[in-house]
Amino acid sequence: MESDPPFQEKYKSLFGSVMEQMTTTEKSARERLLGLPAKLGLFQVVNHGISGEILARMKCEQQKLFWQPFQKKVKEKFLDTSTDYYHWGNPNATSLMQFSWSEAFHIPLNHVQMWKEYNSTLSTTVAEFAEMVSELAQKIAEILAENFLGYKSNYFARNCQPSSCYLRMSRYPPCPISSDSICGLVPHTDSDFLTILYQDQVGGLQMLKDGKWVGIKPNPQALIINVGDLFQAWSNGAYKSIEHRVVTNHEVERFSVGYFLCPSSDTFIQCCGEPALYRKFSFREYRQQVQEDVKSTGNKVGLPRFLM
Ligand SMILES: O=C(O)CCC(=O)C(=O)O
Ligand SMILES: [Fe+2]
Repeated sequence: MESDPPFQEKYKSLFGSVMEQMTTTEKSARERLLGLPAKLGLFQVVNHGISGEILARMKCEQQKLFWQPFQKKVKEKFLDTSTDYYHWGNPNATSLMQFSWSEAFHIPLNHVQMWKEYNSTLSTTVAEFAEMVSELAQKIAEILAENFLGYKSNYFARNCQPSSCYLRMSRYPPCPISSDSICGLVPHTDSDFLTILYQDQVGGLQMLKDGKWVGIKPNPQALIINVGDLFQAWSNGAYKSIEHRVVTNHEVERFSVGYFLCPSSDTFIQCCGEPALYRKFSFREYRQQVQEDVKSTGNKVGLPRFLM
């Protein structure tokens, strides 16, 4: 299909490159964290208040967007002229283990007010969806925080304005290669406080539980809540940012949309509790470190870099 990125070419160029190993520092940090008593890090919610109608409209807009010619997706700005961007595969991949058979639009939500005025069904639908999901994300963050602290906290309302959050719309085209050798989305944790994800009925999302990959069964009524790295640090490891991935599908394309609850760049993330597992860091510093690692090695290291 001419809307598909050149996955096959990229796949061939990466095929045969050396398989990389996890570094020893990463390994030992992971082992240390595995011993922690953790609260649930990935779960589904129903009765969330986001109507089936808006979810269906989002999917429809997503299909229209992704089914456009590849070159148009690369070149054109669909929502505004500066910040949203399209990407596919993984531009920094040097081996197949780092390559994702998917494409995505990354949409920062700092212009939602402006989109409401635009005369396109894409911008108005995205704006409407973003507003509803922002509210839900705040509520869930508050509940998780209160559950952990034992009292209410306004930390999330203060630091995570909708304008510092973003959406990611993803499409996973059918993949002719065996799912043993390629992922739809490579294993990762999310670099935010929490993610709200809506997946279609195709399936393929998996989480790592006790060392095994477990599928998250699609449920049209449910949204998936995924605790991110920042919540893990803030809760001093009580909530766990779960590693997850998407496996490929031979026949059918898959769509998902995620809302990423993020603080402003200057927000400091400090462990609540003693002894602190991680040193205090700003979200800017965290993001920069993640980007630097991904750029130089193709892999995200994430929280282990900030261990005390
Ligand atoms: O598409 C999915 O189900 C997962 C997407 C995801 O994990 C992400 O965008 O970070
Ligand atoms: Fe994710």
